[in-house]
Amino acid sequence: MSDKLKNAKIIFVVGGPGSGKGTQCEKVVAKYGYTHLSSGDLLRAEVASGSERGKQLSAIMQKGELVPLDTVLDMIKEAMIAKADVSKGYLIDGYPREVKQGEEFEKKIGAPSLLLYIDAKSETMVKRLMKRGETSGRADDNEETIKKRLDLYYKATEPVIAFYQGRGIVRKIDSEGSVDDVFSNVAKAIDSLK
Ligand SMILES: Nc1ncnc2c1ncn2[C@@H]1O[C@H](COP(=O)(O)OP(=O)(O)OP(=O)(O)O)[C@@H](O)[C@H]1O
Ligand SMILES: Nc1ncnc2c1ncn2[C@H]1C[C@H](O)[C@@H](COP(=O)(O)O)O1
Ligand SMILES: [Mg+2]
Repeated sequence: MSDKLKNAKIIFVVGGPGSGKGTQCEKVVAKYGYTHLSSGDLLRAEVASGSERGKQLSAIMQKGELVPLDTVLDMIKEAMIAKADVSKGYLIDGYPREVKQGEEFEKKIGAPSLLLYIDAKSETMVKRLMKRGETSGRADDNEETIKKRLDLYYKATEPVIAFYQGRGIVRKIDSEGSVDDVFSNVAKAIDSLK
């Protein structure tokens, strides 16, 4: 465990592709001033840098697969440490994607106090992602990759929710409503931490 992060307030934000994780995290940042770290955003920044590692990551992400655990965990840890002196709490968006990622995070960084489970129907997620794909420029916002990302979510990531349900820290948020309606429930879950 890292000393700089030993008292950090950590919230995992988990949900299917296009469920609205990033959208809700932005609203949490605006209201609570927490630090938002999206594993996908960190990986896309590495791809955009043009590095050799970025090229390898890009190929994996275009196929809708998961990148190696150590790569993503190192990136998150580094980004958390960079904000440790000013952060009021961290929203870890898109991580853990599989139970093993949660276990390794806890060994190397610390334990989460809340897991926000952003839940939407698969039809809703596909619709939102196809719409986002019109302007996002994301190489994985296309029909074929969206299907693979969804399949992987149900197979690898849903067990993460069951794992943390056993600890009593999961708050399930219905993400079918408007952005503001969803946020009112996200805010209640965060307020319950205080
Ligand atoms: N409650 C909502 N109602 C309608 N549209 C929404 C809602 N929440 C998010 N969206 C839209 O759906 C799309 C996906 O949202 P967002 O990027 O927040 O999802 P995500 O869970 O972070 O996805 P990914 O896992 O692919 O990063 C965006 O275009 C966003 O504007
Ligand atoms: N936590 C992660 N582990 C492995 N791979 C990841 C993780 N977070 C993101 N990725 C890769 C694979 C995803 O399909 C893409 C996009 O992520 P997103 O959360 O949808 O922005 O990045
Ligand atoms: Mg996102």
